[in-house]
Amino acid sequence: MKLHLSTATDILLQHEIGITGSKSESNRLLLLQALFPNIKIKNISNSDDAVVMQKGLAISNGVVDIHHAGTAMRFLTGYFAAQEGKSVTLTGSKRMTQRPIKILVDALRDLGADIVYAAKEGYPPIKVNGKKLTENKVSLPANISSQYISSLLLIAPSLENGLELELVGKITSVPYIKMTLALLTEIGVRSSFKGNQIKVFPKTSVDSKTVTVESDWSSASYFYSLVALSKVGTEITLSSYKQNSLQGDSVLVEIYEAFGVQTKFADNKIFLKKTAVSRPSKINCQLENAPDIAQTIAVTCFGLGLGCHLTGLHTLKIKETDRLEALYTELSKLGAVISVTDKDLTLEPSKHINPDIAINTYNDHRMAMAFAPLAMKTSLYVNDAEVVSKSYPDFWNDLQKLQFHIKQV
Ligand SMILES: O=C(O)C1=C[C@@H](OP(=O)(O)O)[C@@H](O)[C@H](O)C1
Ligand SMILES: C=C(OP(=O)(O)O)C(=O)O
Repeated sequence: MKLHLSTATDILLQHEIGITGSKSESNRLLLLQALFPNIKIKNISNSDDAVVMQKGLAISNGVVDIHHAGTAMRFLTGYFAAQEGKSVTLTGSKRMTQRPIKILVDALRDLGADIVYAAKEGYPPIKVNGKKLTENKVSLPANISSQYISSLLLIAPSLENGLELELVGKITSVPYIKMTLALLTEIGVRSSFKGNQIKVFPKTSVDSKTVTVESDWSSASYFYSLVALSKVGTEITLSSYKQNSLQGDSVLVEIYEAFGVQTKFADNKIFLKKTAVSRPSKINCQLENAPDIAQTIAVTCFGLGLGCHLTGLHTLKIKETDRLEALYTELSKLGAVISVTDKDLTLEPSKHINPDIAINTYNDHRMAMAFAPLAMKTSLYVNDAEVVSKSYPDFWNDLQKLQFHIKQV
């Protein structure tokens, strides 16, 4: 599906949008619910990734296709490794078979798991033959993906002696590890995280509990960008957010202040408002703890004509696509002067945006959603726009509520 996006230049957006729960929190809670069935979940994500997670958890034998969902692939690997009597093959999209999983498989094998590579060593598909995991200590590299660590932590309370992890190297995407531990705490599981050591204590059952998932901050980033690119006075309200978020991407609140976006928290909502600010000519951002908002920020800066230097992006090459290459290619088409390495991105300040460019999305939901707010500045096309369903199936409908003109072409 190819979409043409444009907006009336004088629109003053004023609307409330309801985004569903964080896909990261949802997929963690779904796994914990499978281990401890008296957990109830409210405001669960309606993303494809959460849907495939639920389908995967419902299966005992056979093949589970998790499509593009990194969290589902990594979390289900840990889950099935410790499920005695279940045997599943976990597979996914072509891209998923290129996203590494060796660090997690090695760690699980060290704990006693039986996992076999079904195609290429180190990558999905994998056959997981569930068994009782006997060991309770393991060390693993922490600089490639925090999802390997979260996968181990999520099954940790169900292991007879809990789990002790030693994290080797610089720990990446730390807020996601803290999110996992915070959700364990919320259901009554004890843990500690000191330096590079994490300890989780065993738990055989938990008290009945309803956990309400906060809405998704990564999805909120596209509205921050939209407000940043719109006229002073523009307001958008997003429901089901809180000030003390478990999601690292809530750092948007501080980052977007530099672009004139003011955030107010009240009544479980966030109120975004564009205010007049004197902007610096260049923005510097270290995004090691919030990799999923890098694309949004790069496009906001380009739309505002600002230069930026984004660092800590070493994990972007192994996500849904090589996001650094994809940003380089698509922003260049729009007229940006941009350079990327394998861990950072530099954009020069610019004054012109080439109109009616067709943005390729590379099977990456965030490519489609990050570029969409540029329609505030110029009309553009988005190819394969259905990719957004990975995390935010209602994205295009929600943009239409904000008076975006969206036409299928
Ligand atoms: O644990 C999670 O829910 C996630 C962790 C991050 O991945 P990495 O740890 O691989 O950076 C993030 O990019 C991803 O969207 C979701
Ligand atoms: C990287 C992402 O997801 P995952 O790794 O779970 O596929 C994302 O949603 O940006």
